[in-house]
Amino acid sequence: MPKIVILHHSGYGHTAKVAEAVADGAREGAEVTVLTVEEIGEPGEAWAPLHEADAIIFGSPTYIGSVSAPFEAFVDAASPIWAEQKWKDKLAAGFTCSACLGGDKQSTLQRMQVLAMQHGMVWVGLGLLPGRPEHPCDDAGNLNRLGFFAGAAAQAGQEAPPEEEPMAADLATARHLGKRVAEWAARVAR
Ligand SMILES: Cc1cc2nc3c(=O)[nH]c(=O)nc-3n(C[C@H](O)[C@H](O)[C@H](O)COP(=O)(O)O)c2cc1C
Repeated sequence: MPKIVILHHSGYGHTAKVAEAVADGAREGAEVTVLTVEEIGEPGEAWAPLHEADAIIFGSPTYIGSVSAPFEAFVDAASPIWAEQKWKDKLAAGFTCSACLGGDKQSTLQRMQVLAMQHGMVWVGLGLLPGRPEHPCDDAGNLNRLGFFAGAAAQAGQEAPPEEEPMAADLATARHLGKRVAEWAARVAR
């Protein structure tokens, strides 16, 4: 079974909820480890699951139109790994959560894509047509209701408890991304 690490930051629990959904989807076809950037800190033993993974799925809230500062600190901390191209040819994917429907989530996903490209990784996009923004966001069948393509996007207000937002459509979209990365990891391993 391929190994997937979901590495994320979440300031208030909303992106963590999305990470759980990505993990649920990925577990359909992979051995999954969920880690936070705080848990791994600077490169060391805690980074072993990342080095051993077939795919790394990055997750961050969108803060002022990009990844959060703790996620960006991880990006900087990974520079020695970049120098060795240790993650070259691993699969990569990304997800984000922010308060607005758009809210510059695209910049966050692009930041993650640039990270993956600099590391020589192979990016797996969402692979979904856009859903229906006018349909209810608690409709789990309304995949990709926010219409992003580079990764899984979710919407959750800062004041909303993570148990309430993000809602079913976005969590289903996140599950789809996890499952898709697991499927591609299995294909690449063949
Ligand atoms: C410092 C800060 C900056 C934010 N910037 C944005 C933003 O640019 N766009 C947006 O839609 N939401 C923005 N938000 C809202 C968060 O993205 C949103 O509440 C998200 O669900 C938080 O995820 P988390 O609980 O995983 O930290 C911002 C929140 C904070 C605290």
